[in-house]
Amino acid sequence: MRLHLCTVGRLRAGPERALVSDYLDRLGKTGRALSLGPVFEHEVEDKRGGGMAAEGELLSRAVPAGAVLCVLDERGKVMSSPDFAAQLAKWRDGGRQDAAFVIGGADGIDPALRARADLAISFGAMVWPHMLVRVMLAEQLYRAATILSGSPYHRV
Ligand SMILES: C[S@@+](CC[C@H](N)C(=O)[O-])C[C@H]1O[C@@H](n2cnc3c(N)ncnc32)[C@H](O)[C@@H]1O
Repeated sequence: MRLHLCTVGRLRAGPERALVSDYLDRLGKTGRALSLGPVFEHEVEDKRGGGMAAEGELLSRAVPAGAVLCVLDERGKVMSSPDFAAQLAKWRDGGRQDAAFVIGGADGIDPALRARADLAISFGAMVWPHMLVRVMLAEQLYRAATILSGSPYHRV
C-alpha cells in the first residue's frame, strides 16, 4: 500500500525537514517487506490567498483516486500506536492500494475535505504547528512499520 503525505507549505531545509526525511527513509526500508510504501510527499501551496477552501481543493487533488483518506485533526480520534499500526494493516490487507494522510495549513482542513475522510486522527487536544505534525506523523508511520515487523523499536 502506497503512503501519501498531503500537506500545506514547503518544508525547507532545517530540523523538521531532517526529521521527516529520516523517519520516511527508515519507513521506506522497514515497510518494504510489509507492503507498506513507498511514501510520497505532496506539498501544496496556494499562492492566490484563497485560504482554507483553496488549500482544500489542492489537497483533494493530491489524494490519489480510491485512496483511504485520513485527516490529521485535533478533534479526531486519539489512537495508541499499536492500534494505528493495526489500522494500517487492515487497510493494506483489505486490498487498498493507497492511503493518504492530510495535514491542514494555518486555518485547518476544509470541512468539505474533512467530511470525506475515512478517519480523523488526533495527536491530542492541543493544536500543533503543521510542520511538527508532519514530523510526528512520519515517526508514527515508521513506528507502525516497526510494530508490524516485530522490531524492538516500540516499547510499552
Ligand atoms: C496549526 S493547525 C490548524 C489549526 C486550526 N485552528 C484548525 O482548526 O484545524 C495545522 C494542522 O495541523 C494538524 N494538527 C494540529 N494539531 C493537531 C493535533 N493535535 N492532532 C492532529 N493534527 C493536528 C491539523 O491537520 C491542522 O489542520
